[in-house]
Amino acid sequence: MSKEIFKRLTVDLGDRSYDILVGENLVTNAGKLVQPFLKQQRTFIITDENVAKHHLATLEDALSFEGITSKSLILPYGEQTKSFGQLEKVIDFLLENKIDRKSTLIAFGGGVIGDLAGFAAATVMRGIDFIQIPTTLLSQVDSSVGGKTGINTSRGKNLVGSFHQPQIVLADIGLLQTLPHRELLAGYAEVVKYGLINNPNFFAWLEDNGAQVVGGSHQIQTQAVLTSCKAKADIVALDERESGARGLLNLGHTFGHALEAEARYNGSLLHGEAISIGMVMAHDLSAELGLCHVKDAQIVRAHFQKIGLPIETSFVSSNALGGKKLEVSRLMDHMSRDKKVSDGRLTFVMTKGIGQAYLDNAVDITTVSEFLERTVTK
Ligand SMILES: NC(=O)c1ccc[n+]([C@@H]2O[C@H](COP(=O)([O-])OP(=O)(O)OC[C@H]3O[C@@H](n4cnc5c(N)ncnc54)[C@H](O)[C@@H]3O)[C@@H](O)[C@H]2O)c1
Ligand SMILES: O=C(O)C(=O)C[C@@H](O)[C@H](O)[C@H](O)COP(=O)(O)O
Ligand SMILES: [Zn+2]
Repeated sequence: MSKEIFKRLTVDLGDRSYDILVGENLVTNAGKLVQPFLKQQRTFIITDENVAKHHLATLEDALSFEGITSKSLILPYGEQTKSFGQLEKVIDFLLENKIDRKSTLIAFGGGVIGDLAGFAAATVMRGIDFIQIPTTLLSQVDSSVGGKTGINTSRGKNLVGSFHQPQIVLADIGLLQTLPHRELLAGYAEVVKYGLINNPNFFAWLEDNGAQVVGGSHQIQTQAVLTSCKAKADIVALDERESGARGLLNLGHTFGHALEAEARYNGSLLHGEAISIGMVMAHDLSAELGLCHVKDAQIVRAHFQKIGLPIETSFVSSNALGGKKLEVSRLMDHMSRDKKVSDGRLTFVMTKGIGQAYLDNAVDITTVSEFLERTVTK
């Protein structure tokens, strides 16, 4: 294997356990790395047009070098690809090419491709194996790990999907070189999330090193991806199907997903941008309710702002709504369909301070609505 440098983490899920490899040149060596997981020498690659342009030939050559055949489907890029229409396209492609239950699907792209292709793998022929080769910072630190797959519907984010764990995750840091800066920043929001959930030391490290994560240092990016994947793997191992602790990974997402739905998934508001704003809101609300110090909420706000991420809902109004104000009733309506709603009650991820997030089902909905009235009309 040429210049193989990677670190290995395991997601410990009994007979569904798998490894995450983090390092350089993993795509160049993908044939050798995935070979042990294939039940036949036939793979199907799902990717998008940007990833295909930069990296698809390298992956296809690497597979072919080991005698593994591959057929590739190149989809449009962007959040709107996580849809029923594109899911049908993926399934048609697989069936037309005579996929069978021993075939393996390779999700080669960011979170959009990972979620969509993972869901196709979960459902076609009642489930086939799949491998994640995440190509964005966001997908390397979050979406490729943990087995949440799915698509958006006209009613909101990720409302159709399933849990389907990959066989292996190859997080090739070198791929991030071609990623646009805005996308790196969006991925960085999910990195910070792990510090804010339960790791204040990691947050402190990011205060010092965050600029290098989004600045392109491979060494610092590798460290950030490893720490993030370890944090996610630990939570997923505790609670694979989100009956409790895994809900913490939703920090900022109840607000963030509602903002994304309002922005209509058209590229004007990226997922990471939405949850940057959402995490600031979660800290502000926690501070308003006296659950955490105002100072902590200010530190979080300042961190995201310094790195260049949006922190105000006015970003959504001006970027996605042509200056029109967000409507609180519409945001509340989206939030009422959050997957953390049970018996009509919404569980929020709140915080007692940096690295002290917790699940709170006692937050009064009127309080949230009043908080939004003040926040989104600013
Ligand atoms: N399943 C989960 O646990 C989970 C976790 C977090 C986020 N998500 C989902 O992930 C999605 C967001 O993922 P994302 O931020 O990776 O977005 P994405 O998949 O849309 O990728 C971002 C953009 O970068 C381009 N791109 C990808 N890799 C590239 C590369 N190496 N070089 C150049 N361009 C590249 C893509 O074409 C796209 O335009 C959202 O739908 C979100 O809901 C899922
Ligand atoms: O893996 C998880 O669990 C997460 O919540 C990770 C989130 O970053 C991610 O955006 C996820 O897709 C949200 O899932 P949802 O169930 O809230 O739609
Ligand atoms: Zn997320």
